[in-house]
Amino acid sequence: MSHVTYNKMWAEAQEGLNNLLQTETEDKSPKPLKDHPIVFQMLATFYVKYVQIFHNLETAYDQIVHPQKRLVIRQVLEGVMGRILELKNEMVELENSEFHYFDDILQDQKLCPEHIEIPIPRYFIKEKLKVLKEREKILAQILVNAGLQDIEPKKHIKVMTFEEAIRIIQISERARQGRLRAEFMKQIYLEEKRERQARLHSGKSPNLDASAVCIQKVWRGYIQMKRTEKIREEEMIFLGMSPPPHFHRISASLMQAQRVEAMRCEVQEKHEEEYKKALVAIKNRLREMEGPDIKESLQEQIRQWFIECRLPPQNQGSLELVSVIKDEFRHITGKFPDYPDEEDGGSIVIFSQKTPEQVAAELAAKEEELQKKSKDKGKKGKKEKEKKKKGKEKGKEKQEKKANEEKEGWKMAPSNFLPIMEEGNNWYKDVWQHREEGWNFHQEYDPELVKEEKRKEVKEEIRVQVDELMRQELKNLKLAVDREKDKKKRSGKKDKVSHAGLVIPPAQFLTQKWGYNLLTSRSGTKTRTKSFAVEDYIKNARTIDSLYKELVEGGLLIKPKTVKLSDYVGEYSYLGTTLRQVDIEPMPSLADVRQLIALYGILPLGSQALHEKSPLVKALLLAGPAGVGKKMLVHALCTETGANLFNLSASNIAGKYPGKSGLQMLLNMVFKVAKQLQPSVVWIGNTEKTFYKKVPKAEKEMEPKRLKKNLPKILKSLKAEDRVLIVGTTTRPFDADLRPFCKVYKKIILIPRPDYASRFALWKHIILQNGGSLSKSPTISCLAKMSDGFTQGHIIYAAQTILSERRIRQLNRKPLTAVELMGALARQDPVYKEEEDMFKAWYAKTPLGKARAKALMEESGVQTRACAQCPDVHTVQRENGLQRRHQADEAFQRLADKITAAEQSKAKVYVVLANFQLFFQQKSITTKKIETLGMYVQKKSSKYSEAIFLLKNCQVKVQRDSRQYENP
Ligand SMILES: Nc1ncnc2c1ncn2[C@@H]1O[C@H](COP(=O)(O)OP(=O)(O)OP(=O)(O)O)[C@@H](O)[C@H]1O
Repeated sequence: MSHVTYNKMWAEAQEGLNNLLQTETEDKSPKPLKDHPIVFQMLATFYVKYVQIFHNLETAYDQIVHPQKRLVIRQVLEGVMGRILELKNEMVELENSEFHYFDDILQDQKLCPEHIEIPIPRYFIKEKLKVLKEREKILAQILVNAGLQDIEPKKHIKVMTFEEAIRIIQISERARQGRLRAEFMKQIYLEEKRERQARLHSGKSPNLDASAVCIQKVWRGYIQMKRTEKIREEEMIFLGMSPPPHFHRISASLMQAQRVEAMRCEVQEKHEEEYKKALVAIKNRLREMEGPDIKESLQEQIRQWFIECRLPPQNQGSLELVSVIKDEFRHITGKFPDYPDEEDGGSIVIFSQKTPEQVAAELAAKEEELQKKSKDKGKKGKKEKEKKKKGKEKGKEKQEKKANEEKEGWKMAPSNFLPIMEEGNNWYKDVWQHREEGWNFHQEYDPELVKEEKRKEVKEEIRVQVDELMRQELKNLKLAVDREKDKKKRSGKKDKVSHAGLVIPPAQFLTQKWGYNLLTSRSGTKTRTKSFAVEDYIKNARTIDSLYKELVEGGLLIKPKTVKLSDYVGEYSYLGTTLRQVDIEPMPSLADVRQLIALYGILPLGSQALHEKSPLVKALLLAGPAGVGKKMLVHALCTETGANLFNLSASNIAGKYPGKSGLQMLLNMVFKVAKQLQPSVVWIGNTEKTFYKKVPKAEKEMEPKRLKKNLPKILKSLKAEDRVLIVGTTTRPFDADLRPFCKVYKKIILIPRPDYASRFALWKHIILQNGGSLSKSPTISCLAKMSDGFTQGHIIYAAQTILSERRIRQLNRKPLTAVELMGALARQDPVYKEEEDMFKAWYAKTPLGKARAKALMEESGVQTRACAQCPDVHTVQRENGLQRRHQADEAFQRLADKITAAEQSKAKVYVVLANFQLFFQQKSITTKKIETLGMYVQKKSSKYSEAIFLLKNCQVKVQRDSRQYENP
């Protein structure tokens, strides 16, 4: 496409953005909105519109070759991306769900699901392609040196001796002659056979008519079959059931378009280079040509200011006051003025456009800050306590605020990205919207704009020099005219040097330079002296390169597979909104999962500005049955952002860096490299193991819970500027202790098994990818229907086992059938309903799941309350029953404890009671009965039979009671 097309695309995007910004600012009504569906509709409409603008801006940024236009687009693009993340966050908080469905909005605005796919900005990778390639090379080299990866096996060319070569030729020639002779012998044999048969039938002549009919029958049948096949194919194409033949060929215009796109990228690079050179050249030229004039006029103005101030009041009228000097600086006092300090901005203050109040307020604030700093040094301990108090209060306040908000209604949270977008939009309107560009056919940089920009810089530089000169001149003038001594300044200067803190203590310097954390002791408290720590550090001083190498060799830093997010096949669910409207929670589709990965992972990791200002996601959990593509998504995260991949799975760190200090060192290394070479993804596979409630015996040796205590600390240490994302994957989240698990993983993406539409797309994709052909393929819809319950991993395994090299060669003669593929699929275990229900039940217990359940219940008018003893949210009606159940559980526990403590001979009683306890745990029971029973067992425990009888008796009563609790 041409420059004009992309410029138009940009202009349209800007226009859309302008309208949207106007609506957003208008919609910032002070009145909170109470109707959730209306609020959600508004947010979702904004979201969809921003995503459309994002699409256009991304393409424009990728293809426009004008370097100065790209600067504006980049700013707006980042603003739009950030706003999308903010809106998503708002929707999550409003709906208490990670997944949102926009099918009704798509329908209203006549859009396709592709329009709300989140595009991955190509500049994430393009801008650091060289660095990434270099890093990839180093990684490969380290792996090869460590023997962890083979270099491509070279094809060995075996040198052959002359005799050997002759022998091979002889063998081939003799084989050829043998084959010829065999053919010849076969001919002779057939001839003889024919003659023998002719002799047998010598009396009868062949019936020519019958033979002709026979031949005609076969031939006509064959010809008709071919014709019918052709007609059927044509009909299918006509009906749109099969693609036309040219559909499988790569379109020439598409190839041309791709070539042009590549060419535009080259031109873009060239223009960028030229622009960078021009920035330096034009600045130098401006400095030479306009510098002296600027300097002179500045000096003139400042000098005039000196004179005005020095003038005796009675001579006020004799001088024309310099208009550029601010009024507050024109005190005609009869004295020379004090020159503004460098820190205050020098002469810029006297030319500044600020009001005097603003300048005074700024100065006062600065002074106050300095005073505060000196005071606060001694009160650090007190402050920390206060901080904690404040934190608690804040937490309370937040909760109250939330409750109030819920009562009052919803209000849009302040945005970090709206100002950025507005600034970019104004920049576009001021400079680019109506710019005449007839002269710039090649879309090179605009020198006039560069001059405007650089003139300001040159002026600023010269002003600093002029300040220096004028300060000296003023001093001389004061000495010469007023005979004033410069005492104050000298002492002031001394102070400033010490204040400036130029001498940084070495330990602090090292920490700043390397972020090395050894200044604090391993337990996290500052028990070591600083000098000791520094010595320690110097001993252990390591370059990032050596740490990188060690991590790669230890298998902790691994090479991510090249997988794009678009390779994660999955279709959009068209029923989301409809189902939610009838209070059925829809299963998210794979397209929704893809979208969340882009929003929570790829966009923030790819852009520093976005990561710093958008809602922060430090840890992400991907939970779902085996084979739904969790690992694939982790690799896609790295591929799309060029991130390093660290593997901290329990099985991978088992036995490495043993002990507490070893683990601390390992984490220090990993996160140091991750932060320095950001963006980085730290992957923890089977992350539920780190949070096991009880470690299984078989896994005890692996120490799966090693990271449990450290993870929250690590998360705390990750700041907004560190583009590091911890991604956990799990197939059994229900094995983990929920509270600490959800504390670490605040964002949870539950990945479901694929639905019909996704399976349909996946089968098609996989068959084609593995060399199968679709024209003669089995009915895909049949396969999609039959494979319900199986995950992507199962489907891929089935396709790969069936489509072997041999089978692919046979495809022309023997088309692929659904039965073959289903056979391979059926050999695997699908995801059973029970497992799926376990996932759903687990998710309902997570904070977001609970919040959603509560909100839904409240919406439907059922009053809910959080249970104090378990993580459930339940209705008020069930509260009494549940409380009694909890009491009973506790009583049982007490009873069981008492019996366990009893002598060994009472083991039988214990067994019975334990069994009984199990039964009670499943049912609701009365506490009183059990308490009495416990007492009885304790007193008369020698009579087991009596105890057992009593137990059974009690069982019947309890069964009756429990029914009562179940139906309150
Ligand atoms: N949506 C998808 N589109 C294409 N291929 C997919 C998709 N999802 C998964 N796959 C493929 O399925 C296979 C299994 O995926 P992966 O190993 O990532 O699953 P997993 O959920 O991590 O499994 P496990 O939990 O057993 O480790 C991989 O080959 C992956 O490329």
